[in-house]
Amino acid sequence: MAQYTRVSGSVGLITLQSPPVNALSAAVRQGIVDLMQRALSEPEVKSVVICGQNGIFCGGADIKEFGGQMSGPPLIPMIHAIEAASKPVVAAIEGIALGGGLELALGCHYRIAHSKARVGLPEVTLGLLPGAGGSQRLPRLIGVPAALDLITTGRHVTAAEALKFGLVDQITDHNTVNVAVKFAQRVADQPLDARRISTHPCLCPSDVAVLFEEVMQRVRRTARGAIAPIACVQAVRAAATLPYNQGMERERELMATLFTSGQARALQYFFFAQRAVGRWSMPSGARWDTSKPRPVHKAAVIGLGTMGRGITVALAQAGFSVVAVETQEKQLMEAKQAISGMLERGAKRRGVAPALDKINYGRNIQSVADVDLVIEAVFEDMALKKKVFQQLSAVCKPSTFLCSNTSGLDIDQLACQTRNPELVVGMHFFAPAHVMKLLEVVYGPKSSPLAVATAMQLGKKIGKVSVAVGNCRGFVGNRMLKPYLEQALFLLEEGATPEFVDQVLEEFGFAMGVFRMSDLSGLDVGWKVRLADGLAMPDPTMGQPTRLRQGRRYSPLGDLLCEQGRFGQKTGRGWYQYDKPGSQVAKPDPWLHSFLDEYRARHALVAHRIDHQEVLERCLYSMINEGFRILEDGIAAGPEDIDVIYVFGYSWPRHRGGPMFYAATVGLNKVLERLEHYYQAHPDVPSLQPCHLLRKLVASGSPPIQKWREVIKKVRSQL
Ligand SMILES: CCCCCCC/C=C/C(=O)SCCNC(=O)CCNC(=O)[C@H](O)C(C)(C)COP(=O)(O)OP(=O)(O)OC[C@H]1O[C@@H](n2cnc3c(N)ncnc32)[C@H](O)[C@@H]1OP(=O)(O)O
Repeated sequence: MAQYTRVSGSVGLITLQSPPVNALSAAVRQGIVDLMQRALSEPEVKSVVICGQNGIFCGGADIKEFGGQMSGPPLIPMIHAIEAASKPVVAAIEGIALGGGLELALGCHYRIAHSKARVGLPEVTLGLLPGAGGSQRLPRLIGVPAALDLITTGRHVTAAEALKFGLVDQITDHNTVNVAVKFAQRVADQPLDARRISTHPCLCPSDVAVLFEEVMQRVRRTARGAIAPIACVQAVRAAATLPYNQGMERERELMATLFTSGQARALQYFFFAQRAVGRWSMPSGARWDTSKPRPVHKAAVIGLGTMGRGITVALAQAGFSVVAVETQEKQLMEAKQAISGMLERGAKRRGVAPALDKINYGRNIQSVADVDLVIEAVFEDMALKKKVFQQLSAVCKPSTFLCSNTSGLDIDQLACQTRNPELVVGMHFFAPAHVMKLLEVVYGPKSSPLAVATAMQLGKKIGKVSVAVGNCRGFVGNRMLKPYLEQALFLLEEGATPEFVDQVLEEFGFAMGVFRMSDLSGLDVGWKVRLADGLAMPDPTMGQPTRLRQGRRYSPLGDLLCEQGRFGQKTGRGWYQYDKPGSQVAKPDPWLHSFLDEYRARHALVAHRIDHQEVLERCLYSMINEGFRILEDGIAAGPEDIDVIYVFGYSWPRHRGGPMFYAATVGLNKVLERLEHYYQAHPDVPSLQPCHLLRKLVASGSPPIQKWREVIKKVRSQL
């Protein structure tokens, strides 16, 4: 797991060998310990270079080991031994030096990096802190402000930025190992005392106490309940205020708390979940590793409203030639201006030239005749989308992939409008489409593995986390949102206020509660869908009760607000009031409270006291129950798909792993028991009825989430 060679006569070269990222597994640590001893004991060897095989220095501690019993030599004494070595040790950093990998490099006496290398301490993103001395050495090397930035954000920095910080000693465009070996020869007889970072004083600005206070406040504000960023600040504060040994002791205490926390487990689960969604499969048996995508060079976007503009920007920024079509002249002019502005701002932020020349605008759908892939982004109206798909099928090359950016309409109905339904998939982007990371790639019954593979690859190329899901109303994300929204409305009917429900959800960690989120997205969006579905039309003459529709409980509260022209932020009124239309500062609205009182009186509803627990359980467990139904139906291949969708698309707090992981941490039997309780109290609400898969998992002894797929397979085969 690590190899030793003597090079240029006097340099001991230790090469980490643990594909794919040379993580510091027990075997690699053992290798480093043994080979360092060998290098130090060989009299011919005057200095040492540590590098990683295949152009990758080290991706850090082996995250897979965190779940089990740790064995092998521990990291901290290993790094101390390197730092204390009597011969100079040089880190040759190619590719990446992340987490424990950078901490290893910080224990070395010198660091040489390739100009394309990236370094960082991303432990915070895994619910940890740089617990192998990184929180104590980094501030001593680059100063407290820069160390706080890197450690609390976990961001990766380029070699050039690392050089500016003084984090590396030299960067090179040549073979890094060769340069490091020559460097090691040059410094072979240099004194080492000043090179041992742990002996340095910590570089603090004069107002360091104020700095820590400010950073702590910012971190608390943005952490949304995550504990690791706070512990990171505390660890750096220990470096700034305590001698090294005491700082290390504080680092150890903080790390021990984090290491065993549920948040670290959730974040580490999520790390692997993000990677698991790339290994997609379809119920037909088609899979990521047996389905080849076709290259896309030129794409088209049809419809330049908000979504179409964002998609165009995302494609152009990633280097695709785009034909952007909008049939309305005025809309087209506005869109051109908006898209150029978005591209220019994005380019300025990234320090590159704006990709304005990548886009050709047109009003005629004929102009997409030669593209490889089209993304339709017209208004969410099935009749309109069908028409567009018929036109596209007539105009485009027979091999063109036809994709719809629908947020929940039936992909199969669109596919049926075309000559080649196997080339039709959904590509559900999230607003703003050039910013949000999530893409649901939706396959219908006729979609080919080729089309899914191509859409998944396109998603990756434009920087999205793409999740392949089956075709059903609302797909995964919006289907699960429905019972969540429904419960929030029922809670208002029963006595809660929008402020209280939002407060509970925001304390849980959502960026925005359900009502603030609805005000932001616009209440009219859902209203139009409910109108089209015949739900939002109470017809007293037909004897249809206001609070019962299609045989189940229904809350018309959202419809009533829309009838008053209260569409949310854009009209300055919704579940909250705003200073003016477009303002984002939500304030409780006395009108809304009286409206709710009157509504309850009209329907003889007696408001009762609703507590935190009820809000959380009803909103979240009904959503989770739908998640189990989705798994049962084969719409998502596994719980990881759902969790990734919820974290990236719906601001589910990442440190809680996603809704399905959360259910596992709460305990499936508890989720089942509480759903049974609420369903008994509300038998006219089918979304509270525990689904078969949840019962089956509990009956199977609530296996760990990694084993759910086995139970899901059995349940599906029985259906
Ligand atoms: C009390 C105990 C004290 C312990 C002290 C601990 C102090 C140190 C802690 C740490 O070091 S925590 C780990 C810090 N490192 C990271 O967070 C890096 C994580 N990895 C990445 O960001 C990326 O993987 C990458 C390295 C930038 C590479 O990205 P790329 O897009 O090229 O490939 P991926 O698909 O992401 O990864 C490929 C493959 O490698 C697996 N992997 C990556 N890093 C690790 C790792 N550190 N440990 C184990 N496995 C890792 C990854 O899961 C992929 O495999 P599959 O999941 O697809 O099988």
